[in-house]
Amino acid sequence: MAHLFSLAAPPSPAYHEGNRSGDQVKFPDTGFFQGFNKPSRLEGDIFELETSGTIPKDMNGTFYRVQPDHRFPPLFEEDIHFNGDGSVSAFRFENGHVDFKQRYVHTDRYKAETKARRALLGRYRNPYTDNEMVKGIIRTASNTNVVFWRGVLLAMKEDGPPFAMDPVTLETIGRYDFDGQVQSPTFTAHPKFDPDTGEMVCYGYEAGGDGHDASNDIVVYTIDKDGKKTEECWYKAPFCGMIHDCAITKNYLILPLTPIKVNAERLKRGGNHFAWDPKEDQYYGIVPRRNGKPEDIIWLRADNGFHGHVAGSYEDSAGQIVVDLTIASDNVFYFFPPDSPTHTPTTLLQRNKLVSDTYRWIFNPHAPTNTRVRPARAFGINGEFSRIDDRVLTKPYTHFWQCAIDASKPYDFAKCGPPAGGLFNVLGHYEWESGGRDTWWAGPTCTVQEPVFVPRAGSTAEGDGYIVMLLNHLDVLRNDILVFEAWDLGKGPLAVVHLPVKLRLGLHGNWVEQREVEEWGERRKEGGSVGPARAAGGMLPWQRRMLEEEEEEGREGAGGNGVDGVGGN
Ligand SMILES: C=Cc1ccc(O)c(OC)c1
Ligand SMILES: [Fe+2]
Repeated sequence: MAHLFSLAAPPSPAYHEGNRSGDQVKFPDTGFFQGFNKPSRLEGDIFELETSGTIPKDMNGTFYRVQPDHRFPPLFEEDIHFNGDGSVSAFRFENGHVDFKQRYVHTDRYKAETKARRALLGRYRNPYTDNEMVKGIIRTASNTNVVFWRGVLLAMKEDGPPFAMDPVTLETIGRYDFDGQVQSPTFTAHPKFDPDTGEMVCYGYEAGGDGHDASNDIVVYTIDKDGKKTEECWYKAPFCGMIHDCAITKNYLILPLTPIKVNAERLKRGGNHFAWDPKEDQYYGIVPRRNGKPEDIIWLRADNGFHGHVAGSYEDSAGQIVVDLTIASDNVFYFFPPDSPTHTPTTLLQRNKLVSDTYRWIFNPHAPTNTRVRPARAFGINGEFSRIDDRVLTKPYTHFWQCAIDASKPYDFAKCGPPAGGLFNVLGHYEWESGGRDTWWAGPTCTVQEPVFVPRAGSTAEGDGYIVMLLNHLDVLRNDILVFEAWDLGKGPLAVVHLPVKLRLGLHGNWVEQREVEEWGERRKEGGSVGPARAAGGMLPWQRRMLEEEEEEGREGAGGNGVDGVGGN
């Protein structure tokens, strides 16, 4: 490899046989860490971003989104993007202007690794691969979604509890346990908000033990609009697989269980958290939203597939459950291959050839468990990251937007290399009722990130508003933020907000109106009607159990380990 510098001493390799070696701060030379995927690690503020076109003056709020962004070279050379530290971006729109702020979520992992100036946690969701110094630590990187809840931003990843941040400063408040009401080891990154009641419906899977032990336990919670937990029920899954997103209707919660499975023995051997099972069905767990009992869950099953994200969901006039989501034909997480020794690993290239259509399911909530089901309709598109006008969640709806793949369009491989994160080269707007499609192609050197809907001020019509979305310039390694008229993507963006830097491939984000932020700011201030949000104190139950077991065994080192450091290092 040619070097720009002639070094006095030859560089020491940062990895030896796949493991971190030496002290040189150098990221791996793999696809997950190079080119557009190079860690950015940026925290900062830019006041008054450059723009082209006209930003609608009635957009007054903040577009928050989160991205994984490894702070340190990972312990293992073949580490994956999903194991990166959560970094939250905020784009504050005001009167045609946009300001930018970005901060890491100060998780327990962030604090421990900052102290050590290096990675201490190992593989994705595998504590057996961690440095002894962080034994018993809450491992989550809070890198998957960021939602506004009662005056705080919750940064979430499904392997651990949420972390709360100040929505104005992006300072981390700390681990959030809803004032002691939520004690599960895991918590979804896709809570759902009932627009009629203001409730948050949420859950955790692999929730029975420490969150890394392949338990089949699922916990479902409802937190009401005043912050009080009103429902908690524990259910059993047919196997420990991923339940990444969910759907709600007025009366039900639907949990898509994807046949990518956890195995406790594999974890102990230092292997992957998940392995794809191409022979397993996809499942849908249905539970009542009110007064659920463990025995109430019914599981419907269908042919193998990989769930993407949910668009809308509701109960129709006949009381049937309608759920719309993307489903890929094969393993999207090619980095978690099947366990079978004869399996040849899927490459990124093969994964980019998967088709992911959007399906409509119509479920009978009274069907016997294990009933086989087939989708009622397929839209006939190929994409992911569907979003709707969240005001119509639980109601019949027609509009959704998603990142789409149009393989017939040219892609400049010479300038861009393989498309980081998938060839999402189109933003699409689709309508169930008319079958209508309106798309915008990002050009041969660009891909798009998740679109987020922004309601137009003063209008309550479904889908009347704007779409905000990050654009990836894969050739020049930079991002823009695009603003579209939600009902007219084809005419191109109304405005482009130019970032002078490259961000990372993010997962999810949400728009929060400035009015909301300000009203909650009043309630949450010292002496306000609600008061400041409080970080969780003490340990989670699994951490206490672990510490007690260690003490019983009289093991040394409890004083210096992660369990002891919990809550305030
Ligand atoms: C896209 C899904 C997804 C699922 C699990 C994850 O841990 C994740 O981390 C960023 C993302
Ligand atoms: Fe997601």
